Amino acid sequence: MDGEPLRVGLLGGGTVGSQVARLILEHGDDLAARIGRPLELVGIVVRNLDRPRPGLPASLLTTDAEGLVTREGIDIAIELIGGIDPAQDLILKAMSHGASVVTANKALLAAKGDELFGAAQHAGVDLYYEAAVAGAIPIVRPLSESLVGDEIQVVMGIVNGTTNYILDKMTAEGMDYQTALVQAQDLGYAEADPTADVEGHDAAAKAALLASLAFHTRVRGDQVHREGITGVAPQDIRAARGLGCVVKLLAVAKLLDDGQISVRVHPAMVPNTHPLASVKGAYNAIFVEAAAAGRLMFLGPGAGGAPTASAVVGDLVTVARNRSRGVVGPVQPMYNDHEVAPMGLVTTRYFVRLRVQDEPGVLAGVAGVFARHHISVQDVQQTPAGGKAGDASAELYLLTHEAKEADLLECVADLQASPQVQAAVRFMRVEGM
Ligand SMILES: NC(=O)C1=CN([C@@H]2O[C@H](COP(=O)(O)OP(=O)(O)OC[C@H]3O[C@@H](n4cnc5c(N)ncnc54)[C@H](O)[C@@H]3O)[C@@H](O)[C@H]2O)C=CC1
Ligand SMILES: N[C@@H](CC=O)C(=O)O
Ligand code: NA
Repeated sequence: MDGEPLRVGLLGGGTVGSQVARLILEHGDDLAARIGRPLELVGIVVRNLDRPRPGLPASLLTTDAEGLVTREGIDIAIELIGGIDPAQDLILKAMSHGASVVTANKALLAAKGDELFGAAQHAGVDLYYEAAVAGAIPIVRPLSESLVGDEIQVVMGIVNGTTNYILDKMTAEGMDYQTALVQAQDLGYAEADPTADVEGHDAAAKAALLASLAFHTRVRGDQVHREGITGVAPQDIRAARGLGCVVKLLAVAKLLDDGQISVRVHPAMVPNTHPLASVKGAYNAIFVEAAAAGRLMFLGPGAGGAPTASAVVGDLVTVARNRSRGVVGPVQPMYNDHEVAPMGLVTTRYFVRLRVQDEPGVLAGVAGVFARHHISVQDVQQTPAGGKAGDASAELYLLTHEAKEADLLECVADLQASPQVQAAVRFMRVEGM
C-alpha cells in the first residue's frame, strides 16, 4: 500500500495493549488496504522494559509516554494504560499536539468526559472509545450513529464480564466467589484493581456512558446508583433458583415519564426465560428499547484481551480513515439536561428474604408490614431455616409486585425492627419478570 504512513503510538502493553499491537503488526497489510494508507506503529509505552513481551518488537518499546504522544508527526494515540492519571494528561497532550485518540478507558471517560470531548473538539481531532463499553460488542457506535434518529427509552444489560463470570460460576458450578474471581483475573477480564469490577464501579462508568449516549445528557459515573456483587450470598443464588431466576449484575438506564433519567447498577434476579439469564461467562448483553426501532439486543464478549482489541482496532481503522480524508467523526451532542432521578423513585419488583421466629401469627404480621407500606406481595415461601434441633426459626422468601424503592426501604426497616425478625433482612430487585 502506497502513501505516507499514518503514525500510531500505543500507550500500554498489558492485556489489551499487547493484543492491539499484535493485530496491528500481524494484519498491517489488510488494515492498510481498508484504510487506503499504511499504518506505522512507532512506539509502545510500557512500564518495565525488562519484562519479556513475546511478539512485541523490543525496538518499539519505550517508557517515555509523554515523549511518544508529543512526538512530531504522531497521527493517532491509543491509550490502554487505564486509570485517571496519567492517562488523562497523556490524552490531552496527544490531542493538543494534533493526534486523534482511541481509548478503552471507561473510568476516565465517565469521570472526565466533558473535558476530554471538549478538548477533542477544540483540537479538531477524534476521540473514539468503542472498547470502553462492553468490550467487543459494537454499542457505542450503534447508539451514536445507527440509532441516532430514534428516541431511546431504555438501555439495560450486563456490562461487566468479570462479575458475570463470577456469578455464572457460582450459579452453574457452585464455585466459591474467590476462586471464580481469581479465574476471571487470570483470563484477563478483570480491571487492574478488581474492586472496580466487583463493587460495580466499572459497570457504573459504562452505564454513565450508555446513558449519556442514549439520552444526550452527560452523565458521570459518580451519578450512577451503584451496588456490586460482594453482598450476593450463596443463599440469594439458591433462592433465585427456587424462583426460576438467576442473579446478574445489571446496568439500567431509563427515561422516566417526568423527564428524569434513572441510571443504576446492582445485582438483580432475572427469570430463566429472559434472554439476559442465558448470558454466560464473560459475555455481555445490552437491550435497547427505542420508540421507532422497538427492542434490540447486542450480545458478545465483554472482556478479555483479543475481544477488546478487536473494538480498539475497529476504532483505529475508522479514525485513520477520517484522518486520511481530513475529517473527524460525528460527536454525540449533549443538548439535553435530564436530571438523574433519586433511587427512591425507581419502581421494580423485589425479592425479600428474612429469618423469623417460627410461631403462629408471624406470617400475618410480616404481611401486615408490607401492606402498611402499600407493597403488594405476589408470592411467599417458607423454609425451615437452620434445620438444627430446637431451632424454631424459619426463612421467609417474599416476591412483591412492582413497588417504589423508597417504600420498599421503609418496609425493610420496619421488618428489621420487628422482634420476631432474627437476622438482617435482605432484598434484591427482580427485573424482566
Ligand atoms: N481487560 C479487559 O477485558 C478490558 C479492559 N478495558 C480497559 O482497557 C484498559 C487497559 O486494560 P488492561 O489491558 O486489561 O490492563 P492491564 O493492567 O493489563 O494493562 C495496562 C498496562 O499499562 C501499564 N501502565 C500503567 N500505567 C502506565 C504508565 N504510566 N506508563 C506506562 N505503562 C503504564 C501497566 O503496567 C500495564 O501493563 C483499561 O482502561 C481497561 O479498563 C476495556 C475493556 C475490556
Ligand atoms: N473488567 C472489565 C473489562 C471490560 O470492560 C469487565 O470485566 O467487564
Ligand atoms: Na464495545
